[in-house]
Amino acid sequence: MENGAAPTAQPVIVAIDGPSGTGKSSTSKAVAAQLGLSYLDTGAQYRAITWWMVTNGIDLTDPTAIAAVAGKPEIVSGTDPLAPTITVDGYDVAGPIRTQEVTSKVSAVSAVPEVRTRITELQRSIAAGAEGGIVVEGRDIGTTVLPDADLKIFLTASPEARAARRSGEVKGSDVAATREALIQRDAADSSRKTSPLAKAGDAVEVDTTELTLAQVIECVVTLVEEKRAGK
Ligand SMILES: Nc1ncnc2c1ncn2[C@@H]1O[C@H](COP(=O)(O)OP(=O)(O)O)[C@@H](O)[C@H]1O
Ligand SMILES: Nc1ccn([C@@H]2O[C@H](COP(=O)(O)OP(=O)(O)O)[C@@H](O)[C@H]2O)c(=O)n1
Repeated sequence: MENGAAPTAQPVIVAIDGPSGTGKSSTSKAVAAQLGLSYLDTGAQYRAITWWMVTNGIDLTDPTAIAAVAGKPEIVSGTDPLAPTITVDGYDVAGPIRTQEVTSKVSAVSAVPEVRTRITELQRSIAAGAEGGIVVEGRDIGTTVLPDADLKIFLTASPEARAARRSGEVKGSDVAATREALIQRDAADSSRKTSPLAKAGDAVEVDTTELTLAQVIECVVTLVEEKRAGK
């Protein structure tokens, strides 16, 4: 190394996939913040396009109607892990995309190939533009969006743990109903034809059922550091 300068860390691309409530968002944000990487929540993008379709009265039982307008909304994601943002046509939708209505409809929209093509292009261009590296979380990042990612993680947890975590976020919510809704959404996301929720062959699987969030974060940070060190 010339001048004895410290080696600059190579930009690293980390893909974190898994079903709902496994800790993807919390882990990805913390890992990105700790390692100085950008962060992209791809679920928020599918939620944003779904919010736009609901708001514009699109018939979400009709894949042809969804496909016909898939290119219309302009979705912009801010990738600072300490303050991620999401807008649709300039409107801040961070709150509206988390409603029960959007959550119950997002799988129907995300299954439409034209929607996936559009959002996948957006995701690839954001990842390519993240000069210092990025953590991208979703369902098909390791398999389809970024198959050449430097590190792929697939998070899992029991349906009971996932439902308890999710209902812990919403005051007065029913764990059994949350569990059923999660299982249904996983089934829809895993069985769709175009880039379903799946573990990439070269992903490291981490079962988070018995782990604290801090333990999961530490595990992923260690895996990234080992990758960077060429181990
Ligand atoms: N290992 C864990 N143990 C306990 N709670 C967790 C764990 N990982 C995440 N959580 C909590 O579970 C909820 C869902 O986590 P989140 O990161 O949003 O999951 P996902 O993005 O996979 O849906 C959040 O309230 C989060 O704080
Ligand atoms: N890469 C991705 C990310 C999300 N999605 C879709 O977007 C939905 C919402 O994703 P999310 O990550 O916000 O869901 P939660 O795990 O936060 O509940 C999923 O149920 C999928 O239908 C997808 O199809 N592909």
